[in-house]
Amino acid sequence: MHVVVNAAMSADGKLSSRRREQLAISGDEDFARVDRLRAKRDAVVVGVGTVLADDPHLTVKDDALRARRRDDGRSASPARVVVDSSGRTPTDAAVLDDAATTYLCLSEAAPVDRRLALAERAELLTAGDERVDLLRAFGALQEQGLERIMVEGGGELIFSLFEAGLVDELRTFVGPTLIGGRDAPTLADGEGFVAAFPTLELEAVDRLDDGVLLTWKTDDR
Ligand SMILES: NC(=O)C1=CN([C@@H]2O[C@H](COP(=O)(O)OP(=O)(O)OC[C@H]3O[C@@H](n4cnc5c(N)ncnc54)[C@H](OP(=O)(O)O)[C@@H]3O)[C@@H](O)[C@H]2O)C=CC1
Ligand SMILES: Nc1nc(O)c(N)c(N[C@@H]2O[C@H](COP(=O)(O)O)[C@@H](O)[C@H]2O)n1
Repeated sequence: MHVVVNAAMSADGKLSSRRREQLAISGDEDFARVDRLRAKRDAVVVGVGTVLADDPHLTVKDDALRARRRDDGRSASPARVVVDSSGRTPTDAAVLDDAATTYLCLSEAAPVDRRLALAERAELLTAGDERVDLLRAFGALQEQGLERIMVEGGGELIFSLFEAGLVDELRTFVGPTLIGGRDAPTLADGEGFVAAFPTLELEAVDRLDDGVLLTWKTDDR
């Protein structure tokens, strides 16, 4: 399995404002790059915080990219995956439409009524007691044939994936804006590391739109 985390952050490292509303930090060139990256992957993963904040669709937008995937015998868009311990994903969420297969990674704590409501629209995987056990969940995704994984956020999930040692590559678009706010989500939130910080190797620096795309490889995979 290969896991690439992709996100857009402000010049001060924020994914959004303290209101946690979806913000366009990327410009056209970066959104097009993200679409190409989605088109190459087997699955796009987000945390339920992102679903609740953004109601994303997580599909490939460009018709030519979708057609190329179909020509290769694949679905037009990769599978969508939501990491969601208790099944908080709304049943009318855009990720649950029929544009692509959707997997919900739940924990044992997800109530039966939520499972029943969501099972009509998604494939349910269970890993972990209270919170989703990411190592087990990603193992289950691999068993489904999902090898090339793209994670799009948010900051809570990205931190946990680094903590679990699951990240191979990190791509961050740094946009020309400053958001600020101690409660605004950052690229990696969670508890934060206090020792044994994951280290990264810088692979590429590319100017894009009015910002910069940084491509990092992780050292410990
Ligand atoms: N600029 C960008 O590129 C992006 C920006 N965003 C922004 O980020 C914000 C949302 O990010 P955030 O609030 O951090 O939410 P996340 O999308 O990271 O989801 C976090 C939630 O996932 C669930 N979860 C289950 N298991 C785990 C686990 N093992 N580790 C971590 N999380 C787990 C938890 O909810 P539970 O306990 O219920 O399971 C947790 O609260 C929004 O403002 C959105 O707009 C999001 C993506 C990209
Ligand atoms: N690459 C990137 N740049 C930004 O500026 C963003 N705000 C995001 N957000 C991510 O994209 C998801 C929306 O996807 P759809 O357009 O609905 O398919 C959003 O939920 C974030 O994960 N990404």
